[in-house]
Amino acid sequence: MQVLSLPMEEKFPVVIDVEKTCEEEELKKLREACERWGSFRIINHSIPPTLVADMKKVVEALHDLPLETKKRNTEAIAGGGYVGPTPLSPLYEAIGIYDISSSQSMNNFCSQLHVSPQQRQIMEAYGEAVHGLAVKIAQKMAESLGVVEGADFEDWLYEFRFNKYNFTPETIGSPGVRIHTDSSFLSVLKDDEDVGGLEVMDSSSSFVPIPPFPGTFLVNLGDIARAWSNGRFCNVTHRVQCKEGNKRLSIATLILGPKNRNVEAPEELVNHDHPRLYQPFVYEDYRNLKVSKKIPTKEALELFRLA
Ligand SMILES: O=C(O)CCC(=O)C(=O)O
Ligand SMILES: [Fe+2]
Repeated sequence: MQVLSLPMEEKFPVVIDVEKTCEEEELKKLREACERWGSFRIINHSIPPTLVADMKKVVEALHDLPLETKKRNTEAIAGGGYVGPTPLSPLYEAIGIYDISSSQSMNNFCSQLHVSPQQRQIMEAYGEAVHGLAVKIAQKMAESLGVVEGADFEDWLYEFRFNKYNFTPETIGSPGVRIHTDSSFLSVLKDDEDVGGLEVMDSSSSFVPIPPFPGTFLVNLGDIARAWSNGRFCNVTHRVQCKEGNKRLSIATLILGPKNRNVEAPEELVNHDHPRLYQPFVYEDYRNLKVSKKIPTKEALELFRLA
């Protein structure tokens, strides 16, 4: 397993050692990172570096396909398939697979983009490994709040987004992705190992850069983490800015929400001092609403606020 010497004392991003999350101290650190930032890096995550490198090559090759081919990547959910540049995010493109656990979804994607059997095998191996990691982290987050029973994220919907930023020396200072919160529960992000640009908002509404850190993943919490935790976890506001003139790639594996069930805070997190904050809702309805009302930020969740 990789051994990294890290500047652990630095305040941000918090670094969580996945292998230590069975220890009380690390679990407390995880909880604090989720409450304060909604974002943390993970080390000792057990995803083989060769698998990550192979996956990056697949993502690069898919993004190198002609635009006409990439546009065939369509999904029934808002923002699920190919997303091209927009006036607010002119350098950004994404390819996606919604509901990776469905073989129908994977079949469609592979035929739309002429994915080779070898590329498919790498995507499936990466998806399975990172999904296992994402579920483990979600369960540790639940445990950190004292929720053990019924916190099973194994069968929740999960999605791939392959992001590409067409940065050049001329675009330095331009936006990559506009300010938003993710609609998901959490995203395990393989951010670019060389090209920075991701920034997260701190409690004083200033943006803090997240420098690349090879060999690690970044975990970002989205709106569902806030709703599920009854307001305890922070859904991190973030953006990507062009800071240097090189193409940037990132691979997000997102745990979204329960399949065909409501997103709602477990009973352990609702009490006299913490009344239920959000009405139960279905993830897909929330995502469609966020897109149709054009509210990319955390304000979208307030539409479900009870009091
Ligand atoms: O590319 C990144 O580092 C962040 C991407 C992102 O914010 C997203 O996929 O929601
Ligand atoms: Fe995001």
